[in-house]
Amino acid sequence: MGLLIDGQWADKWYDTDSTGGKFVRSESAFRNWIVSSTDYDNTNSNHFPAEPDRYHLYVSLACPWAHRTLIFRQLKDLEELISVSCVHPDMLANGWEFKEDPSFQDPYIDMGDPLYHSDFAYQLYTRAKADYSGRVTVPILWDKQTQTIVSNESADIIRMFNSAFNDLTGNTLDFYPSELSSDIDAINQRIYDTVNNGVYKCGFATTQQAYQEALEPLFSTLDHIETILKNSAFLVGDVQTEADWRLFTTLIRFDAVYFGHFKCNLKRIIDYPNLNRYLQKLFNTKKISNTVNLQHIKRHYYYSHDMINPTRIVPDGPTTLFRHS
Ligand SMILES: N[C@@H](CCC(=O)N[C@@H](CS)C(=O)NCC(=O)O)C(=O)O
Repeated sequence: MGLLIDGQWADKWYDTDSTGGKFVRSESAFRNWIVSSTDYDNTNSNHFPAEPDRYHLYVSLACPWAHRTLIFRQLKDLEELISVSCVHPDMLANGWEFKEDPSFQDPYIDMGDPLYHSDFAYQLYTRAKADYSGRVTVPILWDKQTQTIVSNESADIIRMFNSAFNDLTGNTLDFYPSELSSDIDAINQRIYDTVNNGVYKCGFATTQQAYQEALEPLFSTLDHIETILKNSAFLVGDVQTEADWRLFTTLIRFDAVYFGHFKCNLKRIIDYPNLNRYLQKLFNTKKISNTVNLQHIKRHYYYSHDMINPTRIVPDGPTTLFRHS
C-alpha cells in the first residue's frame, strides 16, 4: 500500500494521525469524460469520443468501486467495445500488481496488463502523467489511442457507460433518468457517505471514537433502507437505477468481509429480510453473478490489510451469501 510522490512510488499506509484517527478518502485525480459522437466537442480537452475498441478498463475484482464499472459494462452490453483486465487481489508494498497467478484466475476476466505488460498499476499512472502525485486506485479507464487515463472515478465512469455508447450498442437502458436524478443524487450521497465509504471509515479508523462515529450512521442508513425496501422494489421507487448498483457492491461484500474485518458487526445483511431479498434479486440479474468473485474479495481485504489482520488468515465463511427464502 502506498502512493506516488512526484512520480516516485512511496510505500505508506493512510495517514490518520492528522485527522484524529479518521480515514479520509482522497479525491480522484483524472476526471475526463467519454461522450457520444453527437456530444463530442474537440475543443474541450476533457472530452474523449465514444468509439469501439479504444478504451480499456483496469479493475480489481475485490474493489467495490471498480466492481460498479464492471457491472455497468455488463448491463450496458459494452463487453465487445471496452476490453477489461484485473489486478491480483493482494495489494502490498507496491500497491496493485498485475502478476500472473493461476490460483487466482477468474473464469471471466484475465489478470494482467495486456496493453503494456506493466508489473504495477502505478506504472499506468506515471505513463499517463510522469510526475503524478497521489494514490494509485482502481478502477482505471484507459484510452489506448492517446495512452492516458480518461478517468479513475467510478461514479463518473458508470455515468459515461450509462449513455455515451448507446448509439454503438443500441442499448438504451437508463440507470440515471433525468426525472429521477435529484432523488438518485440524494440517496447516493447518503449511501456513499455512510455505507460505501462508511464501511471503510469503520475499518480504517485508528481511534475508538472515529470507529464509533462511522458505525452508528452506517447502521442507521441500513435500517432506513430496510424500511424503504418494505414497500418498494428498489431504492428510488420501482425503477432500478445506478443507486441500486452502487449499493449492491458494498452489500455483496458485507457479510463476508465488512462484518468481520472492518468490525461492522451490529448486524449482517442476512439479518435484514428486505435487504437480503433485494441483494439476492440484484445478484440474480442477468450477467451480474459473473462479476462477483468472492475469492478475490476475501483474499484482498484479509491478506492485504495486515495492520488490521496481522496473521493474514482468510476466514472460510460465511457459507452462504443470502438466506434463501
Ligand atoms: N473514488 C474512487 C475510489 C477508488 C478506490 O479507492 N479504490 C481502492 C480499491 S477498493 C484503491 O484502489 N485503493 C488503493 C489506495 O488507496 O492506495 C472511485 O470510486 O473510483
